[in-house]
Amino acid sequence: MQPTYLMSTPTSDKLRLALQDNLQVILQENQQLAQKLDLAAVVAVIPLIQHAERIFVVGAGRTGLALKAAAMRLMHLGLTVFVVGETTTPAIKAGDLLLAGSGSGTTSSIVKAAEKAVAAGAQVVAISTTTTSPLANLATQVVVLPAAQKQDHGGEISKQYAGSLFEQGVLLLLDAIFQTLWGLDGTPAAELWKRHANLE
Ligand SMILES: O=C([C@H](O)CO)[C@H](O)[C@H](O)COP(=O)(O)O
Repeated sequence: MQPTYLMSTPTSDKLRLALQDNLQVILQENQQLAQKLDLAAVVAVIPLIQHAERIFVVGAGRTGLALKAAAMRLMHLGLTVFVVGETTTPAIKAGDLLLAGSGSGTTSSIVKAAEKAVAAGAQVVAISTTTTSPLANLATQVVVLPAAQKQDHGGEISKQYAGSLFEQGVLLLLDAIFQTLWGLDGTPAAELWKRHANLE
């Protein structure tokens, strides 16, 4: 049995309009999210990244994918970055920074990773939708993206499915942090590119 949305046959014009509308919704929601961002909290993250001996990133599902994308850019900048859960990721220790993303702030593997990082003496930066969560309680610095959580199905905060807006926001925020760090660093793009994976 096909889902009902596949049984009807909308014209390509209707599909084009629907796609345009949805792109507009996504772009507007991200624009509004950026305007609500507490930039002072983001500014506070910059020295934590700059002064960390090593940076570990962690996030589950799509949030984790956004963190992984950011890890590549931090690597391009010449920082030592590890993705939690990868086979070769070493132990975290004092002087390191855990960059943890979780819209809900309750995803158990992420909270556990933050607990272990704190116990090891590392600092934790949390990117989340709230300052009142088990993850936020463990963080040195919380950056709040006031987007919907993955189980906010009411559509009041975002028309997009589940935590999509948060996950997009994480990627945009971390790209903005990368651009800012790169601006401070000043290394030409061609030099950064020499660090890009040459076995891909
Ligand atoms: O993959 C996800 C899901 O599709 C929600 O939109 C989430 O990113 C994943 O479940 C992690 O959730 P949070 O820790 O609450 O970000």
